[in-house]
Amino acid sequence: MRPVSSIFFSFKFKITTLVIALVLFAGIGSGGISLLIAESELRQVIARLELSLLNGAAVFIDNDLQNKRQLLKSLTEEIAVHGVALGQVQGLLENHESLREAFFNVNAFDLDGNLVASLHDRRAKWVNIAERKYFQDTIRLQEGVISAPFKSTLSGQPVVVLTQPLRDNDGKLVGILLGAIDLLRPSFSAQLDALRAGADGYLFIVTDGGVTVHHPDKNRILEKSDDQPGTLVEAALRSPEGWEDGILDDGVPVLLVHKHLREADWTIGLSYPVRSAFSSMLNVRLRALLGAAILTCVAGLFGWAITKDLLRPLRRLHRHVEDISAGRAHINVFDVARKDEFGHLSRAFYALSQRREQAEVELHRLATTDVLTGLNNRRMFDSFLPQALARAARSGQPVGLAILDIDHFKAINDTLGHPAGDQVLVEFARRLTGAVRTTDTVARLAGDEFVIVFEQLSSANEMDVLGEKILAAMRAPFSLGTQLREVQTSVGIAVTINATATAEEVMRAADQALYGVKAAGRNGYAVNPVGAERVVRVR
Ligand SMILES: Nc1nc2c(ncn2[C@@H]2O[C@H](COP(=O)(O)OP(=O)(O)OP(=O)(O)O)[C@@H](O)[C@H]2O)c(=O)[nH]1
Repeated sequence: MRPVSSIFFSFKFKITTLVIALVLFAGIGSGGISLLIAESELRQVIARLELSLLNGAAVFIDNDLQNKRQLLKSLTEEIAVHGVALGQVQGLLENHESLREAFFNVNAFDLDGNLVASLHDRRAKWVNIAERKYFQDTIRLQEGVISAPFKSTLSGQPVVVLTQPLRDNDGKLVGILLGAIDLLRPSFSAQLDALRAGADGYLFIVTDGGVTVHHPDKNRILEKSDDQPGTLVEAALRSPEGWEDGILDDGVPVLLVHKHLREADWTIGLSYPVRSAFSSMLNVRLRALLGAAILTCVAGLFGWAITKDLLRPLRRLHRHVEDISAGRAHINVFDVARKDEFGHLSRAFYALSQRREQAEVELHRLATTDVLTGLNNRRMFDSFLPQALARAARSGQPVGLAILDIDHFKAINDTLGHPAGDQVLVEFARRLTGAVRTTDTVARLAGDEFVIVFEQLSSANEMDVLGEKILAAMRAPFSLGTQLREVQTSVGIAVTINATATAEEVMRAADQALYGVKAAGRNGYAVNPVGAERVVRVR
């Protein structure tokens, strides 16, 4: 089993990682951009939805204020037309039931600011509003205004008041009519609370001066809001109508949608926590992320499977190299017909292996061949003789070894020159090879010394015939340039008569035989069976 670490270094792992990385890159790139575009679109859609909700609320309040204002105005017109005196206004108020529904209270004041009539409490006479800004503004402008929110001295409730100038039938200003709206009264606040966005969004209203007119937390009504930069109220009052996200409301990032009212200097705003407002977007993001993760896993698996399949020829190539190294296959397995890169690589291996094989053959030939004569050299002979003896031991056939030494070769060199000596050696080798069978092995040991290993002999007596054959092959004169020269040789022959003879013993026996021939005057042969006490039959 392969160690786990080797998997990380494998080409397959790297390619698969690359595939996954590319898929991720492409997925995150295209998916991310699409998601960003989709999110931006979705953000706009959600914000526009909230804006339309807010517009609805703004229209509701504007209409409500307008209706109330209109109600007061028609009452003041009725007073003017009928020339109702201030003292009779109380009765007139009490006759208009619709006032009770529209207003928390309706009061009439004379030009000094003294209360002259009160819808809910006809005995309340002590109130004077001459110092109030809305009173002064109404007198000065001679038209109705909406006051800033304040705590009513009559009811103790947070209120805003709508005013209308009161005139007699000559059109002369005689006082003001004032309708109070209780900011806590369900008819005003409950409907706004009901219009809130989602579970945790809410509507609020602030005056241009930053005083809260409406808020789900009733304790905040009449509070002057913190209008520090970055706060909700500051953003609602200072930025252009519309929406923006990332505004902090009590530390929570919210989507703020806001709009200035038509009928009053109020801004209505909607605060909606970003997390809830864009929760559908978060869902989309989560699903996209999940989709990308699944896609990456699938791509990874596919990448792995495809890479494994693509790299199969490489594994086969690797197996071939191992088989060839172990001697289980021949380099021919590299000679494939595939047209792809693996085919090119395999054939390149084949060509390389062929060249290496040829070089090895050539190297072996050079290492085992005598350069001058082309015969086997000493090195070849040294490894060959023990193998021949082993073969003979197995077959039970005798092995013969002849050692040959050209007689007086030095004299040939000395008289005819070294090149002529070489010629003699080459011709001697040629005749020797021609004189023996193809199963016999001829080698040149050194100088003018040659050997022949005779195998597959039918009997030891055959060596006599062979010795004679060698001498006979050398009898014809050697042609050296323009002249002919007699060349003779002495041949010492050893023949194995037992299967356990070693190469040294055989060599020694052949040497002894050669010595015997030399001692007997050269140009002859002698046969010496391995293990015999002395050379026999010198011829
Ligand atoms: N031309 C030639 N001469 C060689 C080569 N190798 C060895 N010789 C010479 O062969 C001669 C061998 O001489 P020996 O075998 O010692 O003497 P010999 O004259 O043959 O004497 P006997 O063997 O006793 O008959 C030496 O003179 C070597 O220099 C070779 O490759 N070419």
